[in-house]
Amino acid sequence: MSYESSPPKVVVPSVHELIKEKITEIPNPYIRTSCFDHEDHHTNQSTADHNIPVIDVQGLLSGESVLADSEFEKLHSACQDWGFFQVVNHGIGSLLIENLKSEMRNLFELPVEERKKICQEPGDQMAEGFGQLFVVSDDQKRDWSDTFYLTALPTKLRKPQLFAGMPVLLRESLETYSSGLKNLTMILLGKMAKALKMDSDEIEELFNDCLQRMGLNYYPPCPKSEQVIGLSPHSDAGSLSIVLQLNETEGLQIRKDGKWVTVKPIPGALIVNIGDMLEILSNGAYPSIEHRVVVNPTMERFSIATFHSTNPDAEIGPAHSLIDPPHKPALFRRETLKKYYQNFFAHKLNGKTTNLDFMRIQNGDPSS
Ligand SMILES: O=C(O)CCC(=O)C(=O)O
Ligand SMILES: [Fe+2]
Repeated sequence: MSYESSPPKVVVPSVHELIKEKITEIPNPYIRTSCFDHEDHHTNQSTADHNIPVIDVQGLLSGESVLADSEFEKLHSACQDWGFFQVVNHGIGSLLIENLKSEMRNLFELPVEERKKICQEPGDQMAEGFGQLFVVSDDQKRDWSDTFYLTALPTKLRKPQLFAGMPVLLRESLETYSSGLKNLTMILLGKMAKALKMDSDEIEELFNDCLQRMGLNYYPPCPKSEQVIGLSPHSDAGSLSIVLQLNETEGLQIRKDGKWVTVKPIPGALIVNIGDMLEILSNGAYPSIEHRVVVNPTMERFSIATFHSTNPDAEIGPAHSLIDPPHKPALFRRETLKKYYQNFFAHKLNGKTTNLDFMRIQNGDPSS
């Protein structure tokens, strides 16, 4: 892919550096009002919801048909009704997760000079390195978080200077983690295709060389946490996102039936959420889920979000095997992955609209 025609991006300072100055007032660019208005997360926050589905991946793959069938049914209804679930027995070892946890801290503690070498550069559409994504203007409100973004797969799209600049042990762990998550993603997508009665070859062909990006997120504590937001409400652009919460600090919330529901971390579990690309691919059957991150007044939070999109040169749109007009018309048009992402990165995060409105066919007119 090439991204030359991307709009310039604004590179914002690190929140981590900001709080080292022991601030008592929150700088204006971080203070939110509109985000929390009548849905203030302190007045409308649900307690952790224990009904969030949990899928046992070993069970899903088990030769024992009763267990496999029940996990398969659970997966299908989680995708239809929640767009969100946690997975256990997923094949990512606990030692690897422990290593990632300590190495993430080292990454965000890198000395300023080391950090500078692997910062985002203005104009880089994929905004890789340290920084915030989706800051498209100087006067835009900013999220209370620092992120390190990288493309992990396909390997030919990696930025060598980022891999060279990160702590060595982190690089090694991310390598193992990246291939483990690609496997898990292919397993889950394969089962979803089966549940949707999609041609499984179509999924295999679209994702066999998939684009995998990672966001390593650090949410510093904020003394006035009710004034800021860690990550603005959004749905993810890719197909499946897999989130690893590296400590016990709550923060991730999903919007379910109009309410924000806090996701309680299950130790060792991974969070899977459906992104806009899967809503498009499934022609609306598996809707993407809106989510956001709130910040804790005293405790920091770390997470790694891994996003899986189709192969970089693919065209996205509803699966051919799901479309059969006039009874089953396409709800979304087709577009190259490159143009889809150009649209995504050119907008600030704003709930669940950016990608789906760009792709939706209005009034049955495929050309609109
Ligand atoms: O930090 C999290 O739990 C979620 C991060 C997320 O939603 C994202 O990076 O898109
Ligand atoms: Fe997200």
